[in-house]
Order: sequence, then structure tokens, then C-alpha cells
Amino acid sequence: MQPLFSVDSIKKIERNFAKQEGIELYELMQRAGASAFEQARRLWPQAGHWLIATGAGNNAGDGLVVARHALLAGFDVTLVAIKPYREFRGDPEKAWQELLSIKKDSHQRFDILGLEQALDTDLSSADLVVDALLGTGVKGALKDEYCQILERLNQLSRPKLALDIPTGIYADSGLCSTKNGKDTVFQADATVSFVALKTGQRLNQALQYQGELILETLGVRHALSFGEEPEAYGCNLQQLKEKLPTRHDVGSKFDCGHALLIGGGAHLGGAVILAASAALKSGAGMVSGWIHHSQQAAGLSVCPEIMWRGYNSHSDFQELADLSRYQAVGFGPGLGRDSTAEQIFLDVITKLQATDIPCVLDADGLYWLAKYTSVPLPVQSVLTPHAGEACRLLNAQEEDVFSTGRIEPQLSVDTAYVTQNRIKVAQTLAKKYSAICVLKGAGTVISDGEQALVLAGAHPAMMTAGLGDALTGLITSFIAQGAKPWDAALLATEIHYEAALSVAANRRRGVTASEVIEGCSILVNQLDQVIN
Ligand SMILES: NC(=O)C1=CN([C@@H]2O[C@H](COP(=O)(O)OP(=O)(O)OC[C@H]3O[C@@H](n4cnc5c(N)ncnc54)[C@H](OP(=O)(O)O)[C@@H]3O)[C@@H](O)[C@H]2O)[C@@H](O)CC1
Ligand SMILES: [K+]
Repeated sequence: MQPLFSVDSIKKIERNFAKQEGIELYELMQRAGASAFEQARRLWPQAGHWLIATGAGNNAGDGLVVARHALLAGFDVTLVAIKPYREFRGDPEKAWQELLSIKKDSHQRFDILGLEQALDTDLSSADLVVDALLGTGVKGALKDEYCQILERLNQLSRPKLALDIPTGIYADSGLCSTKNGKDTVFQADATVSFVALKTGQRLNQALQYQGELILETLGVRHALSFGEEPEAYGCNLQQLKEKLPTRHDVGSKFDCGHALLIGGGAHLGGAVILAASAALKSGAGMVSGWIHHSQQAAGLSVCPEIMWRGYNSHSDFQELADLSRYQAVGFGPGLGRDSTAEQIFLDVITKLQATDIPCVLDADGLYWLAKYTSVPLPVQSVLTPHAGEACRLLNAQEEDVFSTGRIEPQLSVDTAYVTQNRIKVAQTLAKKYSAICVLKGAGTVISDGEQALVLAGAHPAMMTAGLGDALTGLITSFIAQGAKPWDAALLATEIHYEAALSVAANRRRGVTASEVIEGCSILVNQLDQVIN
């Protein structure tokens, strides 16, 4: 697993590492520039003319080291220095001096352009653009001069490399600077990040703009050994594959888990049909689905292998007395928000509490949970909110606040808060509801209240209805098949994402949840082959 650190922690790690090794921070800048230069050469070996854009901080210093290596290797260099030399201090200043002191070949081109000159010059002869404008030190919205140069650089249809993090991305949150509703950020094809990954590099717009992410540790092999707590960890499917429940060659459907999906109120059948299909196609031995009777025929026609039970009102749920037949319950997709749904929510949750069968709560299930925050959930339940649902769950106050007549300050966080604080929000929700929280979004954050993992990424094709229902079905299925709820949440999240990528291929639009469910089935079977 890959630790993800805050910028503050990275700075402390860098300092402590340098102290431990008895080296100057300037040495780290040298290593950063040298390693980025090597990576750029590996990625774009044909590049003979390097355009390097610098600000005035340490990120600029890294860029000046890249420029020196490029010149020493015999390449042409255009340095777009939007801050003049006199504004440089400390290590970046040293890097300037070293750059200017080298003897270049008489045929080599080495131009230094200020901002105005750069804006007036045709820069299209460059083969490669290196962004050393700003790194982790950026605060607030980008100043105008940076926006201007970014616009020019982004227009160049040349490979683009960002040093440490693309200019305009905030390394702690992964969000980016905007101006007049437009993102002001360097659009990198690759980013060489130094020392350790920053939390924001797995979240939000960073996923859109950083391109291929390459980590150069600069010799810091054990970032965890410096006493800095990572904010979260990242991991991939390869690291999760062992969490797939084993499937024996001999046995029956009764050995492979029975998943129960409940939702699909009147006129709302699609969501629970998708969730139940995902549960079945990812390997549950049996799947039962409770759905409003008006939707039952639809369920049967889409997936007759699912044991559909139609309900009219909450009183039909009396028949759901024996829950011990199920190993996991997915509850909420399309349940509805009317009084029938409310009663079903309360009845089912009460029944589940008595059994301790893990429950995956999603969609309208979360809506009702926010209204009944003190309803105890079965142990190891899983909540799967998106940002809007997370807000509702965070803002919800305990009912006893109302019954005792106390007035508590309304938290009233909004989705912008959730997006900005994804790790903290997932941890807070997990604690508040004593559950595992799967906070969906660009970089899904999974927390049990203590540890947090960031999985999956972002893809335009994933912005479509029904994918959340598929995820609910997948998590429920893996629990039913024997995975611990935590493991099921991790595995399902990553499989769901990887399947969506593979199904989407080159498509950015029009991918359906049903296709992704098929993709999940293929991926589960590929994993099965790897581990068996
Ligand atoms: N520490 C180490 O050991 C190592 C660090 N390394 C490297 O250092 C980088 C971090 O360096 P850093 O802290 O100097 O920050 P950096 O990103 O260069 O920015 C500072 C400049 O930004 C400016 N600025 C701020 N906000 C702004 C805005 N909104 N709009 C416009 N300007 C804004 C600010 O200007 P000021 O606000 O002071 O006027 C200042 O000039 C890190 O990403 C990595 O690349 C590597 O070499 C490995 C070793
Ligand atoms: K940068």
C-alpha cells in the first residue's frame, strides 16, 4: 500500500531525511531535477528542444536543475522564467547560478524569456514542455501571470511534464485553481512526484490533470520511518486480489452466499434490479430481491435467476422474519422517500440489528438513515454515500437533540466541503454511524473511522446513473461470499472502477451500468483464475 501524506508531513519528512543523511535540502533539489530529467528522457526520447517554465520557489529550483541537465546533455533549452532572477532566494537561487555557470555548446540554443516575451513568442518549436512554475507551495487562486502562461503552455500540442504536481493543483485536496469558472491548471501528460505521494494526488481534479503519475523517492525509501502519519493509503487491484473469497470446485450454491437486495419502490425498480444483477454476476450463489410488486415482472424479465419478491407495503416485510438465510443485505437502491419506504426502512433495520448480518446501505437507505441517525446499524455495516448523501449524513443531528429540546448549532456542510475534505469526511461518517464508509467520487475514500484508503480513480464514462447501484450489489455479493465487509468494500470498489475503465475503452460517454456489471463479472473471473 502506498502512503499518502499531507504537504506539511512531506516537508517534515524531507527535512528529517536530509538531517539523517547529513545532506543539504539543495541536494534533494538536485536529485529531484536529475530524476525528472531522466524520466522525461525515458518518456520522450525524441525531444531535442526543452521548454521549461519556472516560478520562483523550490519547484522552480527543480526546473532549473532539469534545464541544466538538458543543456549538459546537448539539448536546446527555452527557459520561460516568469519571475526574474532577483526574486530568487536560497536553493532556487543557487540552482540559477549553477545553470548560468555551465558552458554550453556553441550550436546549442539557450533562451531565457520573461513573461511578456514568452507571451509574444512562438513557442511551438519546443518538443517538450516542463512545468516548474509552482508545486506544493501554492496558496489560494493562481495569480494572473501564472494563469496567462498556463493558457499558452496548455495550447502547445507537445508532451507535457509536471514537476512534483501540476501547477494549479492543491496537493492536499487534489482540487484545482479556477478563474471565471475555468480550471487554471497545467494539463500534464505525466507528473514526476518527489519523495512521497501527496494525498491530493489520488483525489479530485488531480486525477484529470496529472497524467501518468511517477514517484521518485530521491532516496527516501521509508517515508513512514520519520514519524509522520499518512493521511491515507492508496492501493490497486493487484494488492487486493487475495481478498476475493475462495471458490471451491466442489460444492453447491448454498456454499457461495445468499445476498438479499431490498429497494425498488413503486416506479423505482431499476436501481435494485441493477444491484441484484451485480450481486449475482459477481458470484453470489443465490440472490433474492425485494421489490415493489409493480416492478417485480421487470425484475424477472431482466434477471430470472434472482428470487424476486414483490411487496405492496411494509407489512409484507413481516415475512422477512428469517434473515439468517442471508449472509449480506444490500438495502436502499430505489427504496423511495414516501411513508411506505420509511416504514420499510425502520422495520428492516430493526430486524437486521437482531441478526448482525452486515448491511450495505445506499441511496434512499442513506436518506432514511440521515433522518434516523441513532438507529443502530448491524455491526460492520457499509455506507456508500456520494458527496450529496455524505452532506446529508454529516448534517443530520441526533434525534435526541430534538426530543430534549436542545438547540445544537447546525453543521450545514455542503458538497464543496465534502469534496475538499474527502478523507476527513469518510472518517467522520464512519465514526458517526459506527460503520464502514465508502465515500464515492473521484478517488473513492474508504474508512472505518481510523484507517482510510483511497481507491479507484475517475473516468468521464463513470458519470452515469446506475453505477452506484452496481457497486452496492458488488459489495453485498462479496460479503455474502465470505469476505469481511472491509475487504468486500475495498475489492468491490476497485473491481467496479477497473471494470468501468475496461468496458469504456475509448468511450467517454454512453457506457451503461449493465455493461459495467458484465465487465465486473469478467474481472472477478480473471482474478479468480489468478488466485486459484
Ligand atoms: N522542500 C524540499 O526539500 C524539496 C522540495 N522540492 C520542491 O519544492 C516544491 C515546494 O517548494 P515551495 O514550498 O518553495 O513551493 P513552490 O511550489 O515552489 O511555490 C512557492 C512559490 O509559489 C508562489 N505562490 C504561492 N501561491 C501562489 C499563487 N496562488 N499564485 C502565484 N504564486 C503563488 C510563492 O510566491 P509568494 O506567495 O511567496 O509571492 C512562491 O514563490 C515541491 O513541490 C518540490 O517541487 C523538491 O525540490 C524536493 C526537495
Ligand atoms: K509543477
